[in-house]
Amino acid sequence: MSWSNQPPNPSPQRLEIFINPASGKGKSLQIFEQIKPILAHHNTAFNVTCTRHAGDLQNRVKNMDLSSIDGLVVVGGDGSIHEVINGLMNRQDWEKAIKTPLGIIPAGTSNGLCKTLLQEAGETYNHINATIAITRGNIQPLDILGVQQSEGESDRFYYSILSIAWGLIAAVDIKSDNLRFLGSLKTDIYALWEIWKLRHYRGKLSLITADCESPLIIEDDYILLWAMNVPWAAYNLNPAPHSHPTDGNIDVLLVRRGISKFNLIKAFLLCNKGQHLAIPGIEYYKLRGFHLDPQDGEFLAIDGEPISSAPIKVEVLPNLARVFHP
Ligand SMILES: Nc1ncnc2c1ncn2[C@@H]1O[C@H](COP(=O)(O)OP(=O)(O)OP(=O)(O)O)[C@@H](O)[C@H]1O
Repeated sequence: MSWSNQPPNPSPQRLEIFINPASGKGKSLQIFEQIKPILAHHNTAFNVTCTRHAGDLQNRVKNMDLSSIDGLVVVGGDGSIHEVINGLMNRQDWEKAIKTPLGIIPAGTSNGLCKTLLQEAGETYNHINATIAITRGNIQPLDILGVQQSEGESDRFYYSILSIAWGLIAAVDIKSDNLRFLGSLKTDIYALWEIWKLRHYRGKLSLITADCESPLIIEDDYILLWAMNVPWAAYNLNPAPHSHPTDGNIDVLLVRRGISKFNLIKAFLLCNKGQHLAIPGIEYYKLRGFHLDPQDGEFLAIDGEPISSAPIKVEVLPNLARVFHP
């Protein structure tokens, strides 16, 4: 059968939609009202729930019946998708549950995953195109990053769809969280502030490269580590231009103590077009995994959400999840 003769994928018949009213500038409900006619046009039935507090979405996804739906849709940002993925991975039937197709209507501050999927398909980033992508019913795999954190006697597990940040980027994510109403401006303001009063973070890193022969171990003073599962960390930030959501790699940006503030600001400004890699002091690695032992006790975040700054082991779980794609 030739491509042109192939039947189109059917639109999803039934979706479970979660709206995070706290995402971004608080416009998720308005955005949902705008996309509802597109779903109606495709005769897609849906059930809608507004999340009530942080963690609510993860709990609901962990306990809900997935048997009668064709997909889970989030009207929110990357932190909301993070909750969905962690809810699915913490179910008894996680191996089946994680294959539930996920749709993302961008209503958060950053929306890096949604930007990645639309950009890869050559589509303009906006909530209308993101909705049309869902109604087409095309599904693609998505790598996930598995994170094991050891603290004292206990181990915790997290799953990431976007990024793991330590040092400056995590400080920006965490400290600017209460300024969400400013949109992406909050990131710009805090990034410039963190660069101005530049500090470094002591840590030990083991980088496991694609050939996996022997890890590269570096103990040093770092400004930042930014480990990306996808190329776009936000709709306007492209820190990992060589990344692909299904390449089985983690793309890691490292900056060590010694880089000038001028070069750091230049890198930050060029990062919106992914043109920062040639700046002296910016290191870029493609990895299968890494271990980080942060020795300064501060600023570690997964998908923009803070976690305790204890040692982590990170590995790629290739093609584990499923997303609707344009
Ligand atoms: N009803 C709610 N009230 C308050 N916080 C909530 C509620 N529902 C979810 N949350 C929390 O809101 C936080 C932010 O959500 P989300 O990531 O969707 O938006 P964002 O941070 O603006 O976007 P992005 O992550 O793309 O920058 C998440 O940590 C989530 O757990």
